[in-house]
Amino acid sequence: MGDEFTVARARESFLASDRAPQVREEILASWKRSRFWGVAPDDLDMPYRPDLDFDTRLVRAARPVLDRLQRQLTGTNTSVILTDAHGLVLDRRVDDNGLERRLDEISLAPGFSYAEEHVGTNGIGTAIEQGQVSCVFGAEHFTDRLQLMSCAGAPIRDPLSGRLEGIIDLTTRSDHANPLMPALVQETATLIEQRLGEGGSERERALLREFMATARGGRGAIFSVAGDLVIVNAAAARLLAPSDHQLLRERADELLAGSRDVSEEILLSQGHTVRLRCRPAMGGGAVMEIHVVGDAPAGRPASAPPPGVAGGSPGWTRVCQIVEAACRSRSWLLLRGEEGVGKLAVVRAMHRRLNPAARFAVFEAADLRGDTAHWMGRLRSDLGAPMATVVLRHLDRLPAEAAVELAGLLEPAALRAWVVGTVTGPASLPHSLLAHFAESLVVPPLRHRIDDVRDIVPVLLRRHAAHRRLVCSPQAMHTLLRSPWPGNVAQLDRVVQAAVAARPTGRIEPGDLPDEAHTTSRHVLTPMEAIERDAISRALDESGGDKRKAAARLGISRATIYRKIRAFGLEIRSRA
Ligand SMILES: Nc1ncnc2c1ncn2[C@@H]1O[C@H](COP(=O)(O)OP(=O)(O)OP(=O)(O)O)[C@@H](O)[C@H]1O
Repeated sequence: MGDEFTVARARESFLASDRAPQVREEILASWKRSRFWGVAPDDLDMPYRPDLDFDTRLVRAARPVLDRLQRQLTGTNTSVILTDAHGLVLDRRVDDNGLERRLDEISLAPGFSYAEEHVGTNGIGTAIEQGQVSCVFGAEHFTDRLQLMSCAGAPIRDPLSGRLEGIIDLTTRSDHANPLMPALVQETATLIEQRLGEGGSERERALLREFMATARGGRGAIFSVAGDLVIVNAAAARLLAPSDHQLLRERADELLAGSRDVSEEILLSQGHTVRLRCRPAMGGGAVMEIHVVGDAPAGRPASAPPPGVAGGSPGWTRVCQIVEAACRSRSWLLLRGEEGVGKLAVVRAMHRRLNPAARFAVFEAADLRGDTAHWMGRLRSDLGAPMATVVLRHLDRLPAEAAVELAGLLEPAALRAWVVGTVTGPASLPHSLLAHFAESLVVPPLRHRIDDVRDIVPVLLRRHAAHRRLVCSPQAMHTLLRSPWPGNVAQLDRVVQAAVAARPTGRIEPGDLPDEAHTTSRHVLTPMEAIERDAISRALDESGGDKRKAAARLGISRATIYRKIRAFGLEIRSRA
């Protein structure tokens, strides 16, 4: 807690100029988010949900804990608030009339949302965003109307799945704030989590029963999952790489959204094609039987990404495997993908791993304007170099008049180089060029394999701060994981460089990240959610921002599109 006057001055300076050096880092990061959400500092305007379910599993687990805490806090002028994972108030305990009136005035009452995106910096919303205990004292609040209050909020997680279930918060007037509030709120969260866990162990037992029943009847691989708990038999343990677990969890979530038995074929990271039979398990999990229907293609090894390009997601692993197999067999490859996804990087890294002594040459198609003779001359020479790799970058930017000449150069059978083309935009290539590439592969955008951020950031830190001890804090990583990364790894690279400049050694905190890294969604999106968000965003663009038309285009209801727009922060993106 800083000196109240200093903090108030820092807030004024932030509101006027975005600079506030004399304030705690987590508060500065939260102010930046509040500004990004478009929260008005001089107003309080949050949604009210009268239809909220006030008898959830969380509320039932928390009730006896709150009863006891309320008794302990009698006479301390401190209120106890329970919210769901979105900051919607589910329960409020207060026995001082003055404080009760004050809470009503600021709508800190059941049914109202105290999410940061509506209210700005506060103990509840900021604890949700940071994923840890958050204390906000007086002037640290973003809005004027909360300046006289102090609060401490702690996340409550499901001990089985680790998922955020809600927030327990203590709120009081600033002159009654007690330094023990953070400790008390953390202890209360732990007690509620224990009670949630008692219900959870029944879930574990239910999943184990389902797994045993399936294992008795079948001979194949079995993968069962409920929240964070995974049970596999020996056959599944042999078949599945760690990166497949995430893929199967996502498939289970999606396949069981309609809560019925389903079956589909998927490709595992080791190259096996398998048929999944998936059915819901008692207690909310899923049991999958996995049957191999196609072996890993010969010559498609399942090695780790080559040095310099990190990422263990199924999508990225598959890209590395296919690029490696193509490089070994010298089969020409066309890589498609958004800007900055790593098309050039993966080819360069594979070349270095497999043919380090040979020539690696990159030809930028957009440079092929005016005098083409020099460009074509160099290309002709590199195409003849033994074991060389030649990358024809951004073929979609190739001037039309140069396409015929380039296609002619690629013709002779005597070429010795391995050729890879890259394409960034949607433009289609002339058939004369396309015909040269035996295989075409889409490199997924970073938001569709968001877990790769965890692996890529340390590589970028080593690249930009080679001889320094510099790590990324869990909070900063959490922020990075929630960004949609429209500019993909290239954008992440810029963000890491800015953070390295702000914090040359030690631990990078959220406040060290530039503003563009704070354009986050409310939680880390699964790859499926990211794909869904892209579809909605595209439909909105194509409908000129008209939500009704976009909903019709997607075949979903208006209520659903409004809910999704809000959940994915798409409105927020358009405000930025
Ligand atoms: N998996 C990765 N691990 C570490 N760095 C990566 C990874 N993927 C990409 N990069 C880095 O991100 C930046 C952009 O990658 P790259 O130039 O390969 O993208 P691209 O898909 O070819 O982009 P464009 O289509 O815009 O040309 C580079 O600095 C590259 O080194």
